Amino acid sequence: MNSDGWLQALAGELHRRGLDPDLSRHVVAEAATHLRDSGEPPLQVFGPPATYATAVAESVGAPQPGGGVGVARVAMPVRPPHTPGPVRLEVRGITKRYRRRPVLTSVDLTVRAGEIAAVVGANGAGKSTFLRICAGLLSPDAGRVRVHGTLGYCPQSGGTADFLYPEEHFVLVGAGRGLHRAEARAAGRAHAGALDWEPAGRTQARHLSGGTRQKLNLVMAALGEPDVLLLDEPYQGFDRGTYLDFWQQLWRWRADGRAIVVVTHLLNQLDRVDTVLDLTPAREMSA
Ligand SMILES: Nc1ncnc2c1ncn2[C@@H]1O[C@H](COP(=O)(O)OP(=O)(O)OP(=O)(O)O)[C@@H](O)[C@H]1O
Repeated sequence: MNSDGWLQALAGELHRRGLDPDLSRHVVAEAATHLRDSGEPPLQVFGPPATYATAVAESVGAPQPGGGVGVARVAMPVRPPHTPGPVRLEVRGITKRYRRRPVLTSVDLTVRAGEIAAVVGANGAGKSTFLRICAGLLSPDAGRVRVHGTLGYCPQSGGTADFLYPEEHFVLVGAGRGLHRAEARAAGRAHAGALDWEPAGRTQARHLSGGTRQKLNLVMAALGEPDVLLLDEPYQGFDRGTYLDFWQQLWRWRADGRAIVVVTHLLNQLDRVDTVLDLTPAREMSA
């Protein structure tokens, strides 16, 4: 079965399972992009259309043939299988204290190309501190971080320049990553489009909504296609559609071979990642 035939069959199977038409189109488009970019045969990547459609429908809680009401929950289409590559981020024995108060104690993490690591833990557990250390913005008291390749970092907040337009951000950050103006603008627009954002307007960063400012931060982190992406709760302020787009984008980056570290409070996403680093202090876990 060729890709077109497989995609057509998938669309039919999703329809039969009562999947929301917009979501169906999205799933088919995602599969088409993956097949086009990878050049792999659909049966090998996704399996038979009916099997893949069942997995997607179960994942999003859609009604199945023969009845049954869908479960309303945020869920994502099942990702195609992937093979992790070489180690991109190595973190060993990171310890950090603020004044005398320990925040991180001997933290290790290894992330390979084609993997997503989720960093979880209660408020104040040290997630942002850990990411800032990985990004080289903060020094640890002990331990070391090795990044093999280029790095993009999306902070939890801040990171944008109030009086610049989004496209000026792309040009500025792109220049630091070796992109010419036109290339940076085009790359920025492409990444923004994946988050359902059209950044061409003349709105300064200070007048963007909080969610749109976070999209801008995320796009800046992704400019120049870095090997390692460090994302500190980048989806704050995203609406549900953008949030789904964001996870789709993460899986696309993973399929492209990026090593991704994402801070998240949303435990329902943890079965969608490859590694979970829980920074909850040991005393709280045993309490
Ligand atoms: N520069 C600093 N000086 C002193 N204490 C700090 C500093 N930065 C962070 N802290 C403290 O260190 C702890 C860890 O902070 P961090 O922001 O890394 O946690 P977090 O897990 O990202 O929190 P949240 O989930 O609320 O974003 C917190 O108690 C915080 O108040």
